[in-house]
Amino acid sequence: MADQLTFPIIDVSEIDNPDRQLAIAKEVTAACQKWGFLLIKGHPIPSSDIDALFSLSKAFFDLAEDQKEPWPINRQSIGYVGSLKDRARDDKMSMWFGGLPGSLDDKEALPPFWRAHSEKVEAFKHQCHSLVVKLLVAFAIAMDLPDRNFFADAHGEHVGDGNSLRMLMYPARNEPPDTTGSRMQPHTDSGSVTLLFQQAAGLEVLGPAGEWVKAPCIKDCILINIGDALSFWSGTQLKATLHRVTFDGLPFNQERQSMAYFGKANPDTVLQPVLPGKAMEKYMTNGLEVQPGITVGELSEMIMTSIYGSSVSTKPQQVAV
Ligand SMILES: O=C(O)CCC(=O)C(=O)O
Ligand SMILES: [Fe+2]
Repeated sequence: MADQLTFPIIDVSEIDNPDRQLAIAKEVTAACQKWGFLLIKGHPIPSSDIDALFSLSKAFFDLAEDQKEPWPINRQSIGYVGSLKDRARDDKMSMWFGGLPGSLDDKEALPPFWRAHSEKVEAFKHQCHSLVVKLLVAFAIAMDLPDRNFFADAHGEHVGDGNSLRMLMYPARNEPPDTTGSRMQPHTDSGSVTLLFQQAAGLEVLGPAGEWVKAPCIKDCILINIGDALSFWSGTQLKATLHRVTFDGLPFNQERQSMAYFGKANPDTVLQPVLPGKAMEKYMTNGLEVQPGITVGELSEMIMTSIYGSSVSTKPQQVAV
């Protein structure tokens, strides 16, 4: 058994084996209770698919800005956000692939580079969704909920606004950018489960002892973390943990690529916390208190409004920190 301050790394290769399922579900859930983060190995997404997308992502981000900037992130969370161009002026670039399956057929929304690759991206999102569902089943099993599909059933892939894949590039520079900014501001994710694919270390996670801890980057492992909606819904049994990328953890002259898949519950899902037996403390996110009975759609609207203000028309659906 790992000691309390060792970053959890869990082998999930036998998660579908009925003899091993409960034990693995408990390990994964315990890590999400303590850390809100873990690395999984033995997952079902082929490394060749991950590598292929990382290569495409690198080729895209290396293009001149005029091949990317004319396709800014839209209401469906499809499009590009350039470096130093987001609210926090972070030195990172993002390419978002949001929306329901099939939404990437709208080629106009995509920078031309991606138009020949949209099926590959859709297929990857589908694999990510299946893995998120497996994890959601594991949480319900470990929490001994009467229905093991309790969380999973609220995550229909073809319902609501869809789920987002975000490709990220933290560029290497010859000199530090002339801002006091960061690489990525500390934040929690807003949805249910995030799968994070990393090509290099650099992400820091607020560990259980209240100290920033460097998340390990291990070949063929996926980093998993819990978002606010599922944390609240689980009665805070599962933690939504702050994470960030800084210039100390990732110096200006080092490049880093990552990809985050944000698994969200369907917007009409009512978040009535599954209470672990004791009264739940106030749940705060982005300085806002979340009240039981809120829907996933209302929660994400509330978070987006606190971040972007009240002009709904220009806000993407996903928190674009
Ligand atoms: O690049 C990373 O490792 C972090 C990405 C992240 O936290 C996010 O996109 O929400
Ligand atoms: Fe995040």
